[in-house]
Amino acid sequence: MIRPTCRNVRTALPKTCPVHAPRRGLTSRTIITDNKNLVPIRTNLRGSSLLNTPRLNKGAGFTREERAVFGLEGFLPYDVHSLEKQALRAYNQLLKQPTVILKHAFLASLRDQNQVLFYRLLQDHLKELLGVLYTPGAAEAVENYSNLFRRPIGCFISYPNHEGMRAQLEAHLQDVNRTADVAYHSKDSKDAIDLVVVTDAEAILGIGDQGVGGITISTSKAALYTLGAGINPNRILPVVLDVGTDNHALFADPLYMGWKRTRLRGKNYDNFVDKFIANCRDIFPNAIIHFEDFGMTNAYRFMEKYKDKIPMFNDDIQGTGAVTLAGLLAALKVSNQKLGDQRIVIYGAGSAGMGIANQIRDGLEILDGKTRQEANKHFWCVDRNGLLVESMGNNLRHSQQGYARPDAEIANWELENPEQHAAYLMDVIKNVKPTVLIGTSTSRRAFNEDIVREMAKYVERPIIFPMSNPTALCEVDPEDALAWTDGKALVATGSPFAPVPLPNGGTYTVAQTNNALVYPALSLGAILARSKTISPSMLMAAVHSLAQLSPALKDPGASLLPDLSEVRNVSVVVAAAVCRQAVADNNATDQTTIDIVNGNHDVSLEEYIKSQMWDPVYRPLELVD
Ligand SMILES: NC(=O)c1ccc[n+]([C@@H]2O[C@H](COP(=O)([O-])OP(=O)(O)OC[C@H]3O[C@@H](n4cnc5c(N)ncnc54)[C@H](O)[C@@H]3O)[C@@H](O)[C@H]2O)c1
Ligand SMILES: O=C(O)C[C@H](O)C(=O)O
Ligand SMILES: [Mg+2]
Repeated sequence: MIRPTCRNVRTALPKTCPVHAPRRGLTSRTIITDNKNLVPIRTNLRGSSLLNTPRLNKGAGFTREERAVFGLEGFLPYDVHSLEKQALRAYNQLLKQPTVILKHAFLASLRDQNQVLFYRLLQDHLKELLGVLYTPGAAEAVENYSNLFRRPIGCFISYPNHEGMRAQLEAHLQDVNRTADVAYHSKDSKDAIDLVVVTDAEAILGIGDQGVGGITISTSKAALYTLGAGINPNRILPVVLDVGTDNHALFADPLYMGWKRTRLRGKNYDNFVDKFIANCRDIFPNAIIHFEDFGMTNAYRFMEKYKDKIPMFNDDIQGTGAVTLAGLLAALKVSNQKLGDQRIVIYGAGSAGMGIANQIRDGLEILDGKTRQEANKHFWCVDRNGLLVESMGNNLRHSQQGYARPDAEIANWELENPEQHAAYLMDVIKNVKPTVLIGTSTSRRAFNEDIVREMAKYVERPIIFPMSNPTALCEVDPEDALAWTDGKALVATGSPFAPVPLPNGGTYTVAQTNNALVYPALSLGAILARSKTISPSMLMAAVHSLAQLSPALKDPGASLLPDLSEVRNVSVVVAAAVCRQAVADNNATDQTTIDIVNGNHDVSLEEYIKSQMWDPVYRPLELVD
């Protein structure tokens, strides 16, 4: 509905009503409610240039009038087809692709031809196609990047070209501005990018260093932003920082397309990443920077360096922590337990594992009033060399240090292999009797029958979250975990799994505890608030709002978290919670959002959020000179 009485509400096309100038230091968004898809996109492209511009191309969907205005008649077969018909044709073509990797390649090429059709197809078949576009399909696509390459998507910042970095980023800005979309852009050409998704590809999913192929993780996450939170795909910049690779298979591949040098480390690496951040802040001053799949040490270092200064977050650390705590809170509701009573084992003390520990620890402090020291005592973190203990000293990474257990604790344990002088997973399970077991180890089937049965001996409803991606690296198949616990385990996984028939009848729907349930809304909320940082309280607001959407709260047999295919609806609620928190903390700088949150508008926050979400529909085009 259009609300002409509001100060910032725009009711007509931009020519007749320009965007209001923001107050000093504040941004101010335009609100276009249900007519937003009728606002034309202006372009000077015609003929084949228009057909070859994926963000404008409609293919057979160009109307007769558009074909006349844009000189398209001779370039297209006669009949005009609706978007629905085009999506049906595309779906039929996709079904003919025999493997996941070929389906992924088909989607990539569709994205390269017709952006609206790509998103429409995915939206129509989200449940079925998420596993192709995202995990697990993205893993294969990353690994095969150089062999399957057709056309580049995204931004490639390669170390040997570092002197030209600024010009390369500016070229992307110009590219976006060339087809400025007045429904979403303010007049400031620097306001064209909302979000930068960047990886250096050192730790892609659980498959390690993937060099330049890591661009596909940035582009897949970017697509999920659009599908999951309606962030305009043309306002997202997916980036790979190509700093070389230590992956020997890539070196040996003559078709490898990245920089064939061992990975850059030390000062030069740090300067390169810092220079990238500085350039992004300057060229895209409003953009949130999403860090993805950096190696653990770099991931933590850069998060610590920037998180209190700029709007950035690390998805593997913070996004994963948030979705896991939401899933855990839902599981505890089902089992009627308190967070403060849990004994939590984290298996795989890397980026994700320690990010999860940090978020749960914040939960223990905030929800249970524990001190940091008390909260830390709830965790037992096991990595390759066994349980983290204090005597590991300098061998512990900075992020692991607070969680190391005193050596005296295990002095009296009867170890399975005493000659190894360390406690491994089975030792920890036997002695700690954990209530929660989380897997972020990339160690396939590490939660074997002995481990799961041992855990279930001491706990009525063991909470088991094997989070490693892709599917093949999952620590335990939900079917097995449920069979070994007589259907009592509360299980959630990082990659999608089919529902599991239970021994006593019925089925168990396995929640996907994937950060994709959180990061799209987290960024959407932060973008709309134009928040100065992404604060711990904004993350906690996301956790609470997601946990409250758990289907298991109404039906204890249902999934612990909403289905990922529901992410768009979930995102409205979670983004609203994030916006409210940003405003409450004085962290928001967007006047429109501040006004709406403070009730000084007659548009509700949720309605406003929906109005800002990009839809995969054909918008009118307007020819300009
Ligand atoms: N579900 C999600 O949303 C989500 C989010 C982020 C990461 N992940 C998954 O978590 C896994 C880890 O990712 P990461 O970014 O933390 O990687 P990482 O490399 O930072 O951490 C992995 C950790 O596991 C340890 N490890 C490896 N083998 C082990 C073994 N046999 N026993 C114990 N520890 C072992 C490593 O030493 C390392 O500390 C990946 O599979 C990734 O896909 C899932
Ligand atoms: O990419 C995903 O599926 C989730 C996560 O960021 C991961 O690295 O596994
Ligand atoms: Mg990741």
